[in-house]
Amino acid sequence: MTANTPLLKVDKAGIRFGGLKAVSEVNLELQKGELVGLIGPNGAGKTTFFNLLTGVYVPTEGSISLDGEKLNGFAPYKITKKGISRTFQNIRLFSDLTVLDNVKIAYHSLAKHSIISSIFRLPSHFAGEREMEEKAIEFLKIFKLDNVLYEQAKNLPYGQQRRLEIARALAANPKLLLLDEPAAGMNPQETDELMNLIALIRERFDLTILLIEHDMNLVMGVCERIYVLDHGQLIADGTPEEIRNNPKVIEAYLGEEVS
Ligand SMILES: Nc1ncnc2c1ncn2[C@@H]1O[C@H](COP(=O)(O)OP(=O)(O)OP(=O)(O)O)[C@@H](O)[C@H]1O
Repeated sequence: MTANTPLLKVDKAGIRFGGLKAVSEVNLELQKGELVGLIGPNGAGKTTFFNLLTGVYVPTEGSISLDGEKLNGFAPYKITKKGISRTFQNIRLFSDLTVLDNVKIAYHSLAKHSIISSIFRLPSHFAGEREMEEKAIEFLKIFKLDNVLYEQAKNLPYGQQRRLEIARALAANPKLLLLDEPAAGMNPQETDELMNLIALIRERFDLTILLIEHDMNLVMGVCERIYVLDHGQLIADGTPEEIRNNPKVIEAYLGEEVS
């Protein structure tokens, strides 16, 4: 990797489902540290694109590289290890587990202590476990979830569940965080808090973030650049101002609120 290698490079990537080109010939680059939006009308292919980036689907065309390494064909767990984490449009937490355990599970996937030490419960296992718990609690403080550590995830109010999902994705220590409609179902105050949280975690964790969102205030408010998908194809990319005034984008939304 050279100094100019983008963190993420998507080169003419796409996928077909039978006759449907759900995503087609998408070119997209993210530089390290950027916060970029991905928007588009319903069914434009945004979630499918995230599924390509995370190995849920293997591209039927083009390539996807992280830090210069090609990811095509890697299983989702391997892509997480390489440094891409995500949240989902419909929250996916371990709902019967506590807030703390939801984050510890993500740490476990990266834990250094060995399986042997866990099975035989050697001292190194307990040291690892304790360290992990302390880290998880410290971490949950950032998300203002340290007062509900032992609550089952399913009992949290919706806004807190969303925050926990982001916390869990971040616990895997990603380079690139993909957020799929993080403000869906939130009230305006929760959305405002979420905007601040996204800006904060980007700084604090030295992250690059790609964000799918229908809430245009949020996208335009926090993103430096925006890509627009329509019918599986990129129709525009640019600054929020450029996107807001782009006739193709306005046409694609056909009366949907863009500003
Ligand atoms: N596994 C699949 N098999 C067949 N078609 C699929 C599959 N996954 C997605 N599609 C189709 O691909 C297209 C893009 O869907 P996708 O969910 O990615 O859109 P989206 O932009 O995320 O939409 P929304 O904003 O409504 O969530 C849709 O026509 C969808 O029906």
